[in-house]
Amino acid sequence: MTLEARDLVAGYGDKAILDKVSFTLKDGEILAFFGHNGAGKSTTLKAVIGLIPVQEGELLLDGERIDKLPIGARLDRGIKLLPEGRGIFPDLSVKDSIDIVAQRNCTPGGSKIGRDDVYALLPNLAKLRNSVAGELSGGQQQILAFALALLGSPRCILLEEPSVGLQPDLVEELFGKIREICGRLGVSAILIEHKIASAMNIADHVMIINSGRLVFNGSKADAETINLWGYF
Ligand SMILES: Nc1ncnc2c1ncn2[C@@H]1O[C@H](COP(=O)(O)OP(=O)(O)OP(=O)(O)O)[C@@H](O)[C@H]1O
Repeated sequence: MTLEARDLVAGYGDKAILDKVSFTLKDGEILAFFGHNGAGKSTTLKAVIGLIPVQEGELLLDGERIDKLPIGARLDRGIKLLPEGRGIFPDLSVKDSIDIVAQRNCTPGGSKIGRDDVYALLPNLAKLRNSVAGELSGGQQQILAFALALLGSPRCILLEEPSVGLQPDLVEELFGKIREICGRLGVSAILIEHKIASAMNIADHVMIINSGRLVFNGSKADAETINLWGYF
C-alpha cells in the first residue's frame, strides 16, 4: 500500500488552510504528525478521509486518485479515522460493538481481519467482551476504538491524539500495541500527537506542520538529529 499526498490544498468553504501538503506512506509505516494547536493536523486528516474537499493537489492510494471519492469509498479502500474522543459505541458491550462493525466490514470471502483475529491481537480486550464500552477506562476505550478500526481490510489508520486523557504507562502500552499490530499486519498509520517523545518511539517518519505548511518532513533518524521544537 502506498498513500501519497501531492501538494494538497484543503480548508473550509473558500478558505484554504493547507498549503501544498505532500507526503508518502507505505505498508506498516507510522508517520508521527506534530504541530501546535490550529496548525492544520486535523484538517490534513479530514482531507485524507474526505470530510472536507481537496481544493487542489492529489491524493493517491496505490496510484489511484481518491481525492474525489466520497468518505464511504475511502473507508471501503481501507482508510480509517479514529477521531479524538474515541469513536466507540458507549452503550454497547465490547462484544456487540465488535460484532456490529465486523458484520459491516467483513463480508464473506477475501482475507479480512475478523472478530477472532482482533481478539487474538488484543487479548486484554477479549477479557472485556461483556463490559459496556462507555464504562471502560480511557485506555481500554482507546484500544477498543483501535480494534474497531482494524476490522475488515484496514490499510491506513488515521489516529487523532489517541493518548488524550491516558496515564503515561497506558500511553506506552497503547503505542506499543499500535506499533506491533501495524508492523505485523502491514497497516500504516498517521499519528497526530502532542506527546512527542512517545510518538517518536514508534514512528518511522515525522512531519511537522505550521500554519498549514509542512516545515519538516523526514525520517525518524533525520528528526532525531534536529531540534524539533525549533520547527514549531
Ligand atoms: N470546521 C472548521 N471551520 C472553519 N475553520 C476551521 C474548522 N476546523 C478548523 N478550522 C481552522 O483550521 C485551522 C487548522 O485547524 P486544525 O483543527 O486542523 O488544527 P490542528 O493542528 O489539528 O490543531 P489541534 O492540535 O488544536 O487539534 C485553524 O485555524 C482552525 O481554526
